[in-house]
Amino acid sequence: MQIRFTKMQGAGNDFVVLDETQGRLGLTPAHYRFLADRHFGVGADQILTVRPSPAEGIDFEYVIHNADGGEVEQCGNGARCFARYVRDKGLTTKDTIRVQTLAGVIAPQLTPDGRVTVDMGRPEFDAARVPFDAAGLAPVAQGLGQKWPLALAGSAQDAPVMVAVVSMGNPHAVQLVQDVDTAPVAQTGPLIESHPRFPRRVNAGYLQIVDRGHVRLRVFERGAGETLACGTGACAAVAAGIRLGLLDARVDVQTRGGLLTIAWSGQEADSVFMTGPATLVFDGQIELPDTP
Ligand SMILES: N[C@H](CCC[C@H](N)C(=O)O)C(=O)O
Repeated sequence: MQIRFTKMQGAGNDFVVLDETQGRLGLTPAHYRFLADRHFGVGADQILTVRPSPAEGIDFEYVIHNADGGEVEQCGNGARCFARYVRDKGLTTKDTIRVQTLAGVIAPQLTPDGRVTVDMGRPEFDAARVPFDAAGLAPVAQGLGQKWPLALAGSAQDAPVMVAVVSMGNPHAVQLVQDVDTAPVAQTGPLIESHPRFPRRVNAGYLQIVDRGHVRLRVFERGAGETLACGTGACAAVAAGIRLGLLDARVDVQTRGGLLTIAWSGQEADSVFMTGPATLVFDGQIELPDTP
């Protein structure tokens, strides 16, 4: 089966975008893995699918699959690219688009400077709702936040890593590091991603605080490995940093793929807002193998 796709990227986090507004393609997890494959397919961190409005007051549905083929709740950089896609392809003329995801409704807004701002909803710090199994663990309180000791079996590090756990609709474990460039992302990222205390696995964030308004971040993503940027990871890291009393309400997040700006009041009922780039790279078509 031949399908059309659009390749996009937001701060270097890259996507294959599929249009199912005119009908379902009927793809399987194996097809998503094939499309994400950087040697045999197109190559992407995630596959984003555009579907028609599911309800009154909602403009589109937004479906996200990781490179490993698994469907996930949320993707921040993808949300910006989603908005850019539906505008550039003439699927809407709106500047602010209401989009249904597995994690709820988000509202990307296309701004005059070409960037996109997304209301990413409120952060969730309750361990059970991340979800994170905290049984038998004693958190260390800091500011209004907490850090949990996470023992990493098989890592060279003896001492457990201290992580803040946050959900932005998808789960994140954020640790503070002195220097993201020397952080053991490749070694400990996979151990955190599949740690048994995260029943749905987890995105592992490595946060270096430069000052109260500037941070550097690397993320080993659930189902994709380290990406050049992670939008929900930036939201989770800044929200955790604000709760720990380390950051102000508006933070520039320098990722390896580009700059994201995150704003949050610090009130749990308030949304986190993310602003960043969204770029259409090329349109293409590809023959999907019957049994990839
Ligand atoms: N790997 C993530 C999904 C993509 C998130 C990231 N690409 C973003 O921009 O938020 C997860 O499994 O929850």
